[in-house]
Amino acid sequence: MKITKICCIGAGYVGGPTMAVIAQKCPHIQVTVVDLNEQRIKDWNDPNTENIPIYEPGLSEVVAEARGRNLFFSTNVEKAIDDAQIIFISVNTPTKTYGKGKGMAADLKFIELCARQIAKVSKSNKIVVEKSTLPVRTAEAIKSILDNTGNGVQFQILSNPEFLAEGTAITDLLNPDRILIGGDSTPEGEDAINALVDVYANWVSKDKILTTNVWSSELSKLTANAFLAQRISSINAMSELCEKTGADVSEVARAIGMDSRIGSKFLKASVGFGGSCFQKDILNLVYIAKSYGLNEVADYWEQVIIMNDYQKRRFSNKIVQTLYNTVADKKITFLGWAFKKDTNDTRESAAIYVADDLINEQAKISVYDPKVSRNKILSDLDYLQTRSSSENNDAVLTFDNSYEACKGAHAIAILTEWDEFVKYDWQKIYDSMQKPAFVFDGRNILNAKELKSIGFIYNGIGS
Ligand SMILES: NC(=O)C1=CN([C@@H]2O[C@H](COP(=O)(O)OP(=O)(O)OC[C@H]3O[C@@H](n4cnc5c(N)ncnc54)[C@H](O)[C@@H]3O)[C@@H](O)[C@H]2O)C=CC1
Ligand SMILES: O=C(O)[C@H]1O[C@H](OP(=O)(O)OP(=O)(O)OC[C@H]2O[C@@H](n3ccc(=O)[nH]c3=O)[C@H](O)[C@@H]2O)[C@H](O)[C@@H](O)[C@@H]1O
Repeated sequence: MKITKICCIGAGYVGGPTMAVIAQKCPHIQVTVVDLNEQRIKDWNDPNTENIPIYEPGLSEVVAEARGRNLFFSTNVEKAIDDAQIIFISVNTPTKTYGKGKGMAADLKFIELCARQIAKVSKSNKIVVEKSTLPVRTAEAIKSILDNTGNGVQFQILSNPEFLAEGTAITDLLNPDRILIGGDSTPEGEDAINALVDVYANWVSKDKILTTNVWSSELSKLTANAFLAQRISSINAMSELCEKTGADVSEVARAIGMDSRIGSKFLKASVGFGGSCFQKDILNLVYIAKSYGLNEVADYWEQVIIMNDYQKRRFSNKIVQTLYNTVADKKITFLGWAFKKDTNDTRESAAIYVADDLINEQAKISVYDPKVSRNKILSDLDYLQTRSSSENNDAVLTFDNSYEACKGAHAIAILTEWDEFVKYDWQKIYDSMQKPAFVFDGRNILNAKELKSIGFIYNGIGS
């Protein structure tokens, strides 16, 4: 089957960049990204591609090249579905906040809505691709909805999870470690798999395109995220032991990372991992394991989350303890709010939880992040429902200039590893602060020796 029209439901962090790259690499395919969120679509269509709703290095250039040529952003969901041969579902699958599985299971209501809409609208055979991260065996539910509520047309369901990381989405999409496609082993299933393989083969070599059955593909995505997050919790667990014993976690990470069986990536101790997916996907994995009665499996993976929550709390406790057991009315400056550098995404960022703890201790928080707005910071805090919006508003100051943010501070906490923080004039910052001047480097990015020689009391993670 020759693919000429693709639709993607969900113009978020995955749908937007993924489809932009498909459109860039496949000029012969018309790619339409649809979303219910009118503002988001309006922003994707902003004439100035610097204003698109997602900040990702290299993304605005890709959008500038393809948009209007073969890449379109629209709110007309039904038309895009009806026109397309392949429909990617790339909507959010957050942790459930109600009912059975609350706080653990993935909320699949957006996925089900998509399936029902595809079934209602489709007048020709379609390939439906799960791009969202889903619990294993979701394809079964999607198939049941499509087959029972559709117009008699044929649907093939593929699982094609996305492995991009934010901040490096474009390079990850252009040079993926692998593309994973799960589908049925029937002749129709194989045709569908081949059609999607051919799309990716426009820029990815075939030996990197892995095909499996649907359940392996769905479960591989949850497994990959669980393994990645587990490495961070493992090194973070060692970071506390390092602090007690005089070992240095960066040296330990380097030493173990040189073992080719362990590998050097994803061993950076930190204030704790954030992002929209690690926690959600592991909780989901734990829930699935429990639902099959696999309690030991569930407990094993849950520990990754418990360790991560502990690491965030440990960081805020350390600030309070070090500042003579009180931060009441003290100015604590956060450099960084995003969950990692090179993104404006703040979902589950450690900064939110550290700020919340410190506000409970009546600290005054000043925040500078090069890509995150005051509104976003306040809405992240309000979402926790720890206190009223007006109390959050009073407790947090935000700055467009980092030097201003640091002026008069009792302590600086590094929450995101933005490159610019390393290059600052730390002497100038020191001179403008209250003394003693404390730095809590939640990312171990600053030069500890240099800061100590300036006069800072420097605290890193795991040393
Ligand atoms: N953010 C990331 O880096 C990665 C996310 N994923 C997975 O991809 C999925 C999407 O994640 P994000 O893009 O981050 O989410 P997002 O929240 O940024 O975007 C989802 C979009 O879907 C739209 N939407 C929801 N229901 C809809 C419907 N019925 N019709 C039309 N639009 C609808 C929402 O308005 C929203 O704009 C999740 O399952 C996530 O786990 C996978 C890999 C990486
Ligand atoms: O499913 C997803 O959403 C994605 O989740 C992660 O990507 P992402 O969350 O965007 O970013 P990561 O680079 O994985 O970082 C996650 C968090 O871990 C932290 N981290 C990462 C690496 C490390 O060594 N130490 C560490 O604390 C980061 O600062 C960040 O807060 C995975 O890396 C992607 O492969 C996956 O597609």
